[in-house]
Amino acid sequence: MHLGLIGYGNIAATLMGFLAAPGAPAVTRVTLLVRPGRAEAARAALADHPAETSVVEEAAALVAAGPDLVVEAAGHSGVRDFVPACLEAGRDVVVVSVGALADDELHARLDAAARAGGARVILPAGAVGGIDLVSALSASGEVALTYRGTKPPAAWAGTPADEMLDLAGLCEPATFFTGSAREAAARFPKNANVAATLALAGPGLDATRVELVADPAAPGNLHGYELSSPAARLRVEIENLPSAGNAKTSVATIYSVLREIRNRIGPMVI
Ligand SMILES: NC(=O)C1=CN([C@@H]2O[C@H](COP(=O)(O)OP(=O)(O)OC[C@H]3O[C@@H](n4cnc5c(N)ncnc54)[C@H](O)[C@@H]3O)[C@@H](O)[C@H]2O)C=CC1
Ligand SMILES: O=C([O-])CC(=O)C(=O)O
Repeated sequence: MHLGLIGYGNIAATLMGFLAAPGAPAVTRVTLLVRPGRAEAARAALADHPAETSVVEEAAALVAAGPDLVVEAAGHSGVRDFVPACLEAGRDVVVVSVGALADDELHARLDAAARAGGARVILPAGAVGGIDLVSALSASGEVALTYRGTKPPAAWAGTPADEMLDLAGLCEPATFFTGSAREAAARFPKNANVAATLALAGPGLDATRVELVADPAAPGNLHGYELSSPAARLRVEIENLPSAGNAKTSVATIYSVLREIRNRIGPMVI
């Protein structure tokens, strides 16, 4: 497979490591799109990678390279800047920064671009699980979903939580946000993609209730949710290991992207 990759931060670099490991899905070529001025550093970092790699700085160059699948791992602005062009050119895109779809205008733009190009936007489960059942149950009638995201204080650094709490001095759990998944995704773009994923699979961005918590005793990034529907009730608690390169991002997210790649290559999809 020829993989296109947008952004070269924690997720992309770790993913490239996974793809270099024995038994990894057969990705033989990678075209990486980075922001202007960052290509040299990315080329140096990937010099010894077993796949054939090239680094570009424009969406047109990524599209022209002809990847079989593109993975966006560049945050909301990466979705806005580059994903529509890939879709219009007929490339399926795994959008990791799912919270970007909380912007209705961008959501509609991606939808139109995918239809125009005959391509698909693939929203991975990311750091959360059970999305298959949440999505299936959304057809069963009225669905209610409440999500709580709890992380150690350091994972909330650089977010609005910084202004609401003394993160460094926190001695007990503090709930600093209660609202809709749409508002959470807009205010916490690097921390509320899980909330957006659950909402898009389930009752929608405005109906999904979200609580965000900083907890100095949290053993990792915790994702908990409760769903009730006419067909089933569900209670899920996930304790995720934060990535070494970005405490806001759980390692499970990167395995989830690897799964999307594996499912595109192998004879069976699971
Ligand atoms: N769906 C999910 O469950 C999860 C989604 N995410 C999303 O994935 C994104 C990436 O996560 P990490 O790799 O951990 O973050 P990171 O901050 O380590 O890496 C992001 C990279 O993208 C680059 N970038 C930013 N804007 C760009 C643009 N317009 N064009 C090209 N590159 C750009 C940055 O320079 C950086 O290298 C997060 O911002 C978050 O939105 C993260 C965790 C879970
Ligand atoms: O939802 C997000 O943006 C990221 C997250 O919580 C995680 O990776 O655990």
